[in-house]
Amino acid sequence: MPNEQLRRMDAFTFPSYSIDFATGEVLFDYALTGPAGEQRFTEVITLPLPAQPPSDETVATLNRVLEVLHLVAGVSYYKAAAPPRLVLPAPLGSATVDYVTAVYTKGLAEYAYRNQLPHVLQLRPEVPAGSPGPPRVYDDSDRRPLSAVGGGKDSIVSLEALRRADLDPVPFSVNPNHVIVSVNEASGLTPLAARRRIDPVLFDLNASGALNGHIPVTAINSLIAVATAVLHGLGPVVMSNERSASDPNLVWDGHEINHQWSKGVEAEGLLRASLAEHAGLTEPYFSLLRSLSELHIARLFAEFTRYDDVVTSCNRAFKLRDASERWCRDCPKCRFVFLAMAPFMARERVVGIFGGDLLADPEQIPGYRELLGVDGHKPFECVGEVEESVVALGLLAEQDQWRDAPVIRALVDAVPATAWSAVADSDVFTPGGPNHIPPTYAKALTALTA
Ligand SMILES: CC(=O)N[C@H]1[C@@H](OP(=O)(O)OP(=O)(O)OC[C@H]2O[C@@H](n3ccc(=O)[nH]c3=O)[C@H](O)[C@@H]2O)O[C@H](CO)[C@@H](O)[C@@H]1O[C@H](C)C(=O)N[C@@H](C)C(=O)N[C@@H](CCC(=O)O)C(=O)O
Ligand SMILES: Nc1ncnc2c1ncn2[C@@H]1O[C@H](COP(=O)(O)OP(=O)(O)OP(=O)(O)O)[C@@H](O)[C@H]1O
Repeated sequence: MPNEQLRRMDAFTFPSYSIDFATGEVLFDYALTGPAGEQRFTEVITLPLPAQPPSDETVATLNRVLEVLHLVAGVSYYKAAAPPRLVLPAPLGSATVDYVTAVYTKGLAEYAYRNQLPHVLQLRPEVPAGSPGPPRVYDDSDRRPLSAVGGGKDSIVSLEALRRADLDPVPFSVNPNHVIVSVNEASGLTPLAARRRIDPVLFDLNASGALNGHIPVTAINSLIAVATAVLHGLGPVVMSNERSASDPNLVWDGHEINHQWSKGVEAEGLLRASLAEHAGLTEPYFSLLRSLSELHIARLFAEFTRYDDVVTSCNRAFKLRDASERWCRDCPKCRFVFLAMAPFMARERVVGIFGGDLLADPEQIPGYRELLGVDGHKPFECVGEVEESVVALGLLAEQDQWRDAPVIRALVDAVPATAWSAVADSDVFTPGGPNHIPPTYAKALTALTA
């Protein structure tokens, strides 16, 4: 479909979805519609099947979760045209309407900002009148947790915290690539995996110049995880989203633009409320690391050496096409994670993990100046706050192994006195802020951080 036709689309709709319990395949149909015609898409998600066929009660709860996932996974296709109308297929309760509204507005805020589409931030779904009817209540709180694994340091820290507390986690990933497979192997735990296939039509539209940009992918992965937990009779989905994920990158047109919105505590609360209301799940989902800074998580990660050869946080290793093997060593996330791990490890260990020494390479200085708040705004990536970078730099400047590294020398001179004094009594190693961690799990975290 020509790009010009896409731009004239008037509405985004959700024609149907279906699940095949013989294969675990879930088909989600979407349509962009307008005066010039219709563009259909089908996303395919394949859930891992349990050994025994699910009971009718489980199927009923699963269907409720899939109804929410159908709506949320539509963002990938909505964004190809950004029509003014979002037309939902069935009645919904208010908590679920709130969640879906937030996913399409706050979750797409970076996309709206970069493409200069302010109407996306004001989008309000059209919801058919009526009520979805009450769900069956399903108390899953005392079952084995499903622990989402993304291949980076954060999910490794959660997995180890849960294991130490004898909570017997099941690792879970969507489309595990070689990094995630290796992390699971290093953990020695038996994982579950789901597959997600984006409609290839979207890639063709992208190639011919359709609107494109960042989407709230954690919201999609989270709901696939919850669906898998329900299908397998497991307990809460445990995420590893940190405190700073809730902080915006910038404010545009009076709206906060946060690259990591669907990792933030607001998204977590809205998703929990939606799952309680629509699917009757009492303890479906939370982030174990919510109260911790990235720097604190990096310090905790340093305790676990068994993942050194496999851990990879660089997003370029997770592209669907042309992915890097592991760390690319030249992006904001590589720069930040190197800076965050370095204070807590021998220099040769961190250089071994990354396959190179970013703090010995003067070409990294401009990127580090952004992370330190000296130039520009916080990059649109999963990186910690400026304060965390300044604290890490201060720790490195005190260590013999790093003091004379070219990047450290240049950065210590670049950071203004005001920034140093602002972090003098920093709380980056003090857990804090709102969270949804249930008491049993809070103990697991305290055991690790105490
Ligand atoms: C890996 C990555 O960063 N991808 C972003 C990148 O996509 P790119 O075109 O370079 O490569 P692919 O990932 O292979 O995607 C190809 C196209 O497919 C579409 N698409 C992909 C995944 C999806 O879930 N929905 C999609 O529509 C899209 O049109 C792609 O162009 O740039 C894209 C455009 O800005 C981003 O949308 C891609 O981001 C992925 C969705 C992704 O997985 N990103 C995570 C690494 C990520 O950003 N994580 C955040 C968490 C943010 C959150 O709130 O959840 C983080 O780590 O901070
Ligand atoms: N493919 C995936 N399948 C399931 N969960 C994922 C996947 N990718 C990321 N996640 C989860 O989404 C959340 C955010 O991902 P993120 O990439 O920030 O974490 P990470 O890989 O654990 O650590 P790091 O921040 O070091 O990359 C984490 O809870 C992570 O476990």
